[in-house]
Amino acid sequence: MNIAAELVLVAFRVVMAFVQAALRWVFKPPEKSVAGEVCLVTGAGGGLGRLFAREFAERGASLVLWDINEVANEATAEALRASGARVRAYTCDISRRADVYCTAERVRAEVGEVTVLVNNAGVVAGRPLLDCPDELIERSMAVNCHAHFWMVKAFLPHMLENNHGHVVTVASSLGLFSTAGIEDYCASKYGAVGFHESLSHEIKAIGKDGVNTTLICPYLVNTGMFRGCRIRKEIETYLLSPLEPQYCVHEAMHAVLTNRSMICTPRLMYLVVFMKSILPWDAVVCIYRFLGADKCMYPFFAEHRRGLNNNQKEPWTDALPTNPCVDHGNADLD
Ligand SMILES: NC(=O)C1=CN([C@@H]2O[C@H](COP(=O)(O)OP(=O)(O)OC[C@H]3O[C@@H](n4cnc5c(N)ncnc54)[C@H](OP(=O)(O)O)[C@@H]3O)[C@@H](O)[C@H]2O)C=CC1
Ligand SMILES: CC1=C(/C=C/C(C)=C/C=C/C(C)=C/C=O)C(C)(C)CCC1
Repeated sequence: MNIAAELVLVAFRVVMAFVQAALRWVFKPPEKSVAGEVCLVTGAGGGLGRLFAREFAERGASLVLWDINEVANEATAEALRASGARVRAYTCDISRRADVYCTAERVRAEVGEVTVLVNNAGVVAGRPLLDCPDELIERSMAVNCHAHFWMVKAFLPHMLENNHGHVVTVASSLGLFSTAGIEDYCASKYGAVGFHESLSHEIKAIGKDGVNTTLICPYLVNTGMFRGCRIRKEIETYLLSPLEPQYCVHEAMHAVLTNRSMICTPRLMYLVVFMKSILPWDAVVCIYRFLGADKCMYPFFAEHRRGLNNNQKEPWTDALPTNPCVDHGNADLD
Protein backbone atom coordinates (compact mmCIF):
# COMPACT_ATOMS: atom_id res chain seq x y z
CA MET A 1 0.00 0.00 0.00
CA ASN A 2 1.36 3.49 -0.78
CA ILE A 3 2.15 5.80 2.13
CA ALA A 4 -0.72 8.25 1.48
CA ALA A 5 -3.32 5.49 1.54
CA GLU A 6 -1.70 4.04 4.63
CA LEU A 7 -1.83 7.43 6.36
CA VAL A 8 -5.55 7.72 5.67
CA LEU A 9 -6.05 4.24 7.10
CA VAL A 10 -4.03 5.07 10.22
CA ALA A 11 -6.01 8.30 10.72
CA PHE A 12 -9.24 6.32 10.43
CA ARG A 13 -8.01 3.73 12.96
CA VAL A 14 -6.95 6.48 15.38
CA VAL A 15 -10.40 8.07 15.19
CA MET A 16 -12.00 4.64 15.69
CA ALA A 17 -9.82 4.08 18.78
CA PHE A 18 -11.20 7.35 20.23
CA VAL A 19 -14.76 6.31 19.40
CA GLN A 20 -14.20 2.88 20.96
CA ALA A 21 -12.74 4.45 24.13
CA ALA A 22 -15.72 6.82 24.38
CA LEU A 23 -18.18 3.95 23.89
CA ARG A 24 -16.46 2.01 26.69
CA TRP A 25 -17.22 4.93 29.01
CA VAL A 26 -20.90 4.91 28.18
CA PHE A 27 -21.61 1.20 27.69
CA LYS A 28 -19.70 -1.05 30.08
CA PRO A 29 -18.14 -3.85 27.99
CA PRO A 30 -18.82 -7.42 29.15
CA GLU A 31 -16.28 -9.02 31.50
CA LYS A 32 -14.38 -12.15 30.40
CA SER A 33 -14.52 -15.34 32.44
CA VAL A 34 -11.50 -16.42 34.47
CA ALA A 35 -13.07 -19.68 35.66
CA GLY A 36 -10.49 -22.47 35.39
CA GLU A 37 -7.56 -20.08 34.95
CA VAL A 38 -4.52 -20.43 37.21
CA CYS A 39 -3.98 -17.03 38.76
CA LEU A 40 -0.80 -16.09 40.64
CA VAL A 41 -0.89 -13.05 42.93
CA THR A 42 2.27 -11.71 44.58
CA GLY A 43 1.98 -9.90 47.90
CA ALA A 44 -1.19 -11.89 48.61
CA GLY A 45 -0.69 -11.78 52.38
CA GLY A 46 -2.50 -8.49 52.81
CA GLY A 47 -3.77 -5.24 51.38
CA LEU A 48 -4.68 -5.20 47.70
CA GLY A 49 -3.09 -8.60 47.00
CA ARG A 50 -5.47 -10.40 49.35
CA LEU A 51 -8.44 -8.65 47.74
CA PHE A 52 -7.25 -9.45 44.21
CA ALA A 53 -6.92 -13.10 45.22
CA ARG A 54 -10.46 -13.11 46.61
CA GLU A 55 -11.91 -11.53 43.45
CA PHE A 56 -10.27 -14.14 41.20
CA ALA A 57 -11.27 -16.99 43.54
CA GLU A 58 -14.90 -15.84 43.56
CA ARG A 59 -14.86 -16.06 39.76
CA GLY A 60 -13.71 -19.67 39.77
CA ALA A 61 -9.97 -19.30 39.17
CA SER A 62 -7.39 -21.50 40.96
CA LEU A 63 -5.17 -19.34 43.11
CA VAL A 64 -1.41 -19.43 43.62
CA LEU A 65 -0.49 -17.02 46.41
CA TRP A 66 3.03 -15.68 46.89
CA ASP A 67 4.20 -13.57 49.78
CA ILE A 68 7.34 -13.06 51.84
CA ASN A 69 5.17 -13.25 54.97
CA GLU A 70 4.24 -16.92 55.45
CA VAL A 71 1.73 -16.38 58.24
CA ALA A 72 -0.19 -13.63 56.44
CA ASN A 73 -0.13 -15.57 53.16
CA GLU A 74 -1.48 -18.72 54.86
CA ALA A 75 -4.24 -16.62 56.43
CA THR A 76 -5.31 -15.47 52.95
CA ALA A 77 -5.15 -19.06 51.68
CA GLU A 78 -7.23 -20.37 54.61
CA ALA A 79 -9.90 -17.72 54.10
CA LEU A 80 -10.16 -18.56 50.39
CA ARG A 81 -10.20 -22.32 51.01
CA ALA A 82 -13.04 -21.82 53.50
CA SER A 83 -15.09 -20.32 50.68
CA GLY A 84 -14.37 -23.35 48.47
CA ALA A 85 -11.55 -22.05 46.29
CA ARG A 86 -8.57 -24.09 45.05
CA VAL A 87 -5.54 -22.40 46.59
CA ARG A 88 -1.80 -23.04 47.05
CA ALA A 89 0.36 -20.69 49.10
CA TYR A 90 4.12 -20.24 48.59
CA THR A 91 6.53 -18.25 50.71
CA CYS A 92 8.82 -16.37 48.35
CA ASP A 93 10.95 -13.25 48.56
CA ILE A 94 10.46 -11.88 45.07
CA SER A 95 13.43 -9.54 45.47
CA ARG A 96 15.63 -12.66 45.13
CA ARG A 97 15.89 -13.83 41.56
CA ALA A 98 16.84 -17.39 42.49
CA ASP A 99 13.90 -17.60 44.89
CA VAL A 100 11.50 -16.53 42.14
CA TYR A 101 12.76 -19.05 39.57
CA CYS A 102 12.89 -21.88 42.08
CA THR A 103 9.38 -21.19 43.42
CA ALA A 104 8.11 -20.89 39.85
CA GLU A 105 9.43 -24.42 39.15
CA ARG A 106 7.58 -25.72 42.22
CA VAL A 107 4.35 -24.06 41.06
CA ARG A 108 4.67 -25.62 37.60
CA ALA A 109 5.22 -29.07 39.14
CA GLU A 110 2.54 -28.83 41.84
CA VAL A 111 -0.20 -26.73 40.24
CA GLY A 112 0.49 -26.33 36.53
CA GLU A 113 1.11 -23.39 34.24
CA VAL A 114 0.06 -19.93 35.39
CA THR A 115 -2.28 -18.13 32.97
CA VAL A 116 -2.96 -14.92 34.93
CA LEU A 117 -0.06 -13.18 36.64
CA VAL A 118 -0.78 -10.32 39.05
CA ASN A 119 2.49 -8.60 39.97
CA ASN A 120 1.21 -6.79 43.04
CA ALA A 121 3.76 -7.01 45.87
CA GLY A 122 5.34 -3.68 46.71
CA VAL A 123 7.38 -1.91 49.37
CA VAL A 124 8.40 1.64 50.23
CA ALA A 125 11.44 2.81 52.19
CA GLY A 126 9.46 5.45 54.07
CA ARG A 127 12.36 7.89 54.44
CA PRO A 128 13.70 10.75 52.37
CA LEU A 129 16.72 9.93 50.22
CA LEU A 130 19.48 11.36 52.39
CA ASP A 131 18.19 9.58 55.53
CA CYS A 132 17.63 6.31 53.73
CA PRO A 133 19.95 3.30 54.13
CA ASP A 134 21.18 2.06 50.72
CA GLU A 135 19.76 -1.41 51.39
CA LEU A 136 16.24 -0.01 51.63
CA ILE A 137 16.61 1.76 48.30
CA GLU A 138 17.89 -1.46 46.71
CA ARG A 139 14.98 -3.35 48.23
CA SER A 140 12.43 -0.95 46.67
CA MET A 141 14.05 -1.34 43.24
CA ALA A 142 14.27 -5.13 43.63
CA VAL A 143 10.66 -5.68 44.76
CA ASN A 144 8.81 -2.95 42.85
CA CYS A 145 10.73 -3.15 39.59
CA HIS A 146 13.28 -5.95 39.07
CA ALA A 147 10.94 -8.66 40.36
CA HIS A 148 8.59 -7.93 37.44
CA PHE A 149 11.35 -9.06 35.07
CA TRP A 150 11.91 -12.35 36.89
CA MET A 151 8.19 -13.09 37.29
CA VAL A 152 7.43 -12.42 33.63
CA LYS A 153 10.47 -14.39 32.45
CA ALA A 154 9.27 -17.31 34.56
CA PHE A 155 5.64 -17.36 33.43
CA LEU A 156 5.22 -15.54 30.09
CA PRO A 157 6.80 -18.21 27.81
CA HIS A 158 3.94 -20.63 28.39
CA MET A 159 1.33 -17.89 27.86
CA LEU A 160 2.97 -17.02 24.52
CA GLU A 161 3.16 -20.66 23.48
CA ASN A 162 -0.60 -21.04 23.97
CA ASN A 163 -1.40 -17.48 22.93
CA HIS A 164 -3.46 -17.24 26.10
CA GLY A 165 -2.87 -15.32 29.33
CA HIS A 166 -2.85 -12.01 31.15
CA VAL A 167 -0.07 -10.04 32.88
CA VAL A 168 -1.27 -7.46 35.41
CA THR A 169 1.19 -4.84 36.69
CA VAL A 170 0.16 -3.13 39.91
CA ALA A 171 2.22 0.06 39.68
CA SER A 172 0.98 3.36 41.09
CA SER A 173 -0.03 6.89 40.20
CA LEU A 174 3.48 7.60 41.56
CA GLY A 175 4.79 5.67 38.54
CA LEU A 176 3.33 8.42 36.33
CA PHE A 177 4.01 11.59 38.36
CA SER A 178 6.00 12.14 41.51
CA THR A 179 6.32 14.14 44.69
CA ALA A 180 9.03 14.98 47.19
CA GLY A 181 10.94 12.49 49.30
CA ILE A 182 10.01 9.08 47.92
CA GLU A 183 12.69 8.75 45.30
CA ASP A 184 13.06 5.00 45.83
CA TYR A 185 9.36 4.37 45.32
CA CYS A 186 8.85 6.71 42.35
CA ALA A 187 11.95 5.46 40.53
CA SER A 188 10.94 1.83 41.02
CA LYS A 189 7.33 2.44 39.97
CA TYR A 190 8.36 4.50 36.91
CA GLY A 191 10.56 1.49 36.12
CA ALA A 192 7.61 -0.88 36.47
CA VAL A 193 5.51 1.32 34.17
CA GLY A 194 8.29 1.40 31.56
CA PHE A 195 8.75 -2.35 31.82
CA HIS A 196 5.03 -2.93 31.43
CA GLU A 197 4.69 -0.63 28.40
CA SER A 198 7.65 -2.19 26.60
CA LEU A 199 6.38 -5.68 27.35
CA SER A 200 2.91 -4.78 26.03
CA HIS A 201 4.42 -3.44 22.80
CA GLU A 202 6.52 -6.59 22.45
CA ILE A 203 3.50 -8.86 22.81
CA LYS A 204 1.64 -6.79 20.18
CA ALA A 205 4.68 -6.75 17.88
CA ILE A 206 4.86 -10.53 17.79
CA GLY A 207 1.11 -10.76 17.21
CA LYS A 208 0.13 -12.71 20.33
CA ASP A 209 -3.31 -11.17 20.61
CA GLY A 210 -4.47 -13.78 23.14
CA VAL A 211 -2.03 -12.50 25.75
CA ASN A 212 -3.29 -9.33 27.42
CA THR A 213 -1.64 -6.83 29.74
CA THR A 214 -3.14 -4.34 32.20
CA LEU A 215 -1.35 -1.56 34.07
CA ILE A 216 -2.94 -0.48 37.37
CA CYS A 217 -2.11 3.01 38.66
CA PRO A 218 -4.05 3.89 41.80
CA TYR A 219 -3.90 7.03 43.90
CA LEU A 220 -3.32 6.66 47.66
CA VAL A 221 -5.19 3.60 49.02
CA ASN A 222 -6.14 3.01 52.65
CA THR A 223 -4.17 -0.21 53.20
CA GLY A 224 -1.71 1.19 55.74
CA MET A 225 1.27 1.15 53.38
CA PHE A 226 1.25 4.98 53.14
CA ARG A 227 -0.40 5.72 56.48
CA GLY A 228 -0.08 9.45 57.22
CA CYS A 229 0.31 10.63 53.60
CA ARG A 230 -1.82 13.76 53.37
CA ILE A 231 -2.61 16.55 50.89
CA ARG A 232 -4.35 19.90 51.67
CA LYS A 233 -7.29 19.24 53.97
CA GLU A 234 -9.98 20.96 51.86
CA ILE A 235 -8.86 19.15 48.69
CA GLU A 236 -8.76 15.83 50.52
CA THR A 237 -12.25 16.37 51.98
CA TYR A 238 -14.07 17.67 48.92
CA LEU A 239 -12.15 16.42 45.89
CA LEU A 240 -9.70 13.64 46.48
CA SER A 241 -9.96 11.36 49.50
CA PRO A 242 -7.85 8.20 49.82
CA LEU A 243 -9.34 5.18 48.04
CA GLU A 244 -10.91 2.28 49.85
CA PRO A 245 -8.95 -0.90 49.00
CA GLN A 246 -12.11 -2.76 47.94
CA TYR A 247 -13.11 0.04 45.54
CA CYS A 248 -9.60 0.17 44.09
CA VAL A 249 -9.52 -3.58 43.45
CA HIS A 250 -13.07 -3.58 42.08
CA GLU A 251 -12.11 -0.97 39.47
CA ALA A 252 -8.84 -2.77 38.69
CA MET A 253 -10.65 -6.12 38.26
CA HIS A 254 -13.11 -4.55 35.82
CA ALA A 255 -10.17 -3.21 33.81
CA VAL A 256 -8.50 -6.65 33.77
CA LEU A 257 -11.68 -8.54 32.91
CA THR A 258 -12.44 -6.19 30.01
CA ASN A 259 -8.83 -6.39 28.73
CA ARG A 260 -8.13 -2.70 29.26
CA SER A 261 -4.48 -1.81 28.81
CA MET A 262 -4.37 0.65 31.69
CA ILE A 263 -6.40 2.15 34.51
CA CYS A 264 -5.77 5.18 36.73
CA THR A 265 -8.03 5.35 39.78
CA PRO A 266 -9.61 7.84 40.26
CA ARG A 267 -9.85 9.26 36.75
CA LEU A 268 -8.59 12.62 38.05
CA MET A 269 -5.10 11.05 37.91
CA TYR A 270 -5.20 11.21 34.09
CA LEU A 271 -5.58 14.98 34.42
CA VAL A 272 -2.53 15.20 36.71
CA VAL A 273 -0.47 13.24 34.16
CA PHE A 274 -1.69 15.52 31.35
CA MET A 275 -1.01 18.65 33.43
CA LYS A 276 2.50 17.48 34.26
CA SER A 277 3.21 16.85 30.57
CA ILE A 278 2.18 20.25 29.23
CA LEU A 279 2.79 22.83 32.00
CA PRO A 280 6.10 24.55 32.66
CA TRP A 281 7.95 23.16 35.68
CA ASP A 282 7.41 26.36 37.75
CA ALA A 283 3.66 26.14 37.18
CA VAL A 284 3.68 22.51 38.32
CA VAL A 285 5.58 23.46 41.50
CA CYS A 286 3.12 26.27 42.20
CA ILE A 287 0.10 23.97 41.78
CA TYR A 288 1.72 21.29 43.97
CA ARG A 289 2.17 23.88 46.75
CA PHE A 290 -1.44 25.03 46.47
CA LEU A 291 -2.72 21.44 46.67
CA GLY A 292 -0.40 20.51 49.52
CA ALA A 293 1.07 17.86 47.24
CA ASP A 294 4.67 19.07 47.63
CA LYS A 295 4.99 17.91 51.24
CA CYS A 296 2.28 15.24 51.29
CA MET A 297 4.80 12.57 52.30
CA TYR A 298 6.16 14.41 55.36
CA PRO A 299 3.46 13.21 57.78
CA PHE A 300 3.93 9.72 56.31
CA PHE A 301 7.65 9.82 57.21
CA ALA A 302 6.76 10.93 60.74
CA GLU A 303 4.20 8.13 61.06
CA HIS A 304 6.73 5.63 59.70
CA ARG A 305 9.39 6.77 62.22
CA ARG A 306 6.87 6.46 65.06
CA GLY A 307 6.09 2.90 63.93
CA LEU A 308 9.78 1.99 63.88
CA ASN A 309 10.33 3.51 67.34
CA ASN A 310 7.53 1.39 68.76
CA ASN A 311 8.92 -1.80 67.22
CA GLN A 312 12.47 -0.93 68.40
CA LYS A 313 14.11 -3.05 65.68
CA GLU A 314 13.90 -2.27 61.99
CA PRO A 315 12.27 -5.33 60.37
CA TRP A 316 14.10 -4.93 57.02
CA THR A 317 17.50 -5.54 58.67
CA ASP A 318 16.63 -9.27 58.82
CA ALA A 319 17.10 -9.34 55.06
CA LEU A 320 20.65 -7.98 55.11
CA PRO A 321 23.42 -10.34 54.05
CA THR A 322 25.82 -11.12 56.89
CA ASN A 323 28.86 -10.83 54.62
CA PRO A 324 28.54 -7.76 52.38
CA CYS A 325 31.00 -9.27 49.83
CA VAL A 326 28.65 -12.14 49.04
CA ASP A 327 25.63 -11.53 46.85
CA HIS A 328 23.23 -13.79 48.75
CA GLY A 329 20.29 -12.75 46.58
CA ASN A 330 21.35 -14.63 43.50
CA ALA A 331 24.30 -16.67 44.76
CA ASP A 332 22.96 -20.01 43.58
CA LEU A 333 22.47 -18.76 40.03
CA ASP A 334 26.04 -17.62 39.43
N1 LIG B 1 -1.34 1.52 49.41
C1 LIG B 1 -1.29 2.47 48.48
O1 LIG B 1 -1.56 3.66 48.72
C2 LIG B 1 -0.94 2.11 47.08
C3 LIG B 1 -0.31 0.91 46.77
N2 LIG B 1 0.05 0.64 45.48
C4 LIG B 1 0.74 -0.59 45.15
O2 LIG B 1 -0.16 -1.66 45.33
C5 LIG B 1 0.55 -2.84 45.68
C6 LIG B 1 -0.05 -3.42 46.95
O3 LIG B 1 0.06 -2.45 47.96
P1 LIG B 1 -0.64 -2.62 49.40
O4 LIG B 1 -1.60 -3.72 49.36
O5 LIG B 1 -1.07 -1.27 49.80
O6 LIG B 1 0.63 -3.02 50.27
P2 LIG B 1 0.73 -3.98 51.55
O7 LIG B 1 2.00 -3.59 52.24
O8 LIG B 1 -0.53 -3.94 52.31
O9 LIG B 1 0.88 -5.43 50.91
C7 LIG B 1 2.02 -5.77 50.18
C8 LIG B 1 2.30 -7.24 50.39
O10 LIG B 1 3.49 -7.58 49.67
C9 LIG B 1 4.33 -8.34 50.53
N3 LIG B 1 5.75 -8.22 50.16
C10 LIG B 1 6.61 -7.22 50.48
N4 LIG B 1 7.84 -7.51 50.04
C11 LIG B 1 7.77 -8.72 49.43
C12 LIG B 1 8.73 -9.55 48.81
N5 LIG B 1 10.01 -9.19 48.74
N6 LIG B 1 8.32 -10.72 48.30
C13 LIG B 1 7.04 -11.11 48.39
N7 LIG B 1 6.09 -10.37 48.98
C14 LIG B 1 6.44 -9.18 49.50
C15 LIG B 1 4.08 -7.72 51.89
O11 LIG B 1 4.57 -8.55 52.94
P3 LIG B 1 4.98 -7.80 54.32
O12 LIG B 1 3.73 -7.22 54.87
O13 LIG B 1 5.55 -8.87 55.16
O14 LIG B 1 5.98 -6.75 53.94
C16 LIG B 1 2.58 -7.58 51.86
O15 LIG B 1 1.93 -8.77 52.23
C17 LIG B 1 2.00 -2.42 45.84
O16 LIG B 1 2.71 -2.69 44.67
C18 LIG B 1 1.92 -0.92 46.05
O17 LIG B 1 3.10 -0.29 45.65
C19 LIG B 1 -0.25 1.48 44.46
C20 LIG B 1 -0.89 2.64 44.71
C21 LIG B 1 -1.28 3.06 46.03
C1 LIG C 1 1.53 14.80 43.71
C2 LIG C 1 0.18 15.32 43.32
C3 LIG C 1 -0.96 15.01 44.02
C4 LIG C 1 -0.90 14.09 45.18
C5 LIG C 1 -0.65 12.80 45.01
C6 LIG C 1 -0.49 11.83 46.06
C7 LIG C 1 -0.61 12.23 47.47
C8 LIG C 1 -0.30 10.56 45.66
C9 LIG C 1 -0.09 9.46 46.50
C10 LIG C 1 0.03 8.27 45.91
C11 LIG C 1 0.43 7.07 46.56
C12 LIG C 1 0.62 7.02 48.01
C13 LIG C 1 0.64 6.00 45.75
C14 LIG C 1 1.15 4.76 46.17
O1 LIG C 1 1.49 3.94 45.36
C15 LIG C 1 -2.32 15.53 43.60
C16 LIG C 1 -2.95 16.26 44.78
C17 LIG C 1 -3.17 14.38 43.17
C18 LIG C 1 -2.26 16.46 42.39
C19 LIG C 1 -1.00 17.17 42.19
C20 LIG C 1 0.16 16.25 42.16
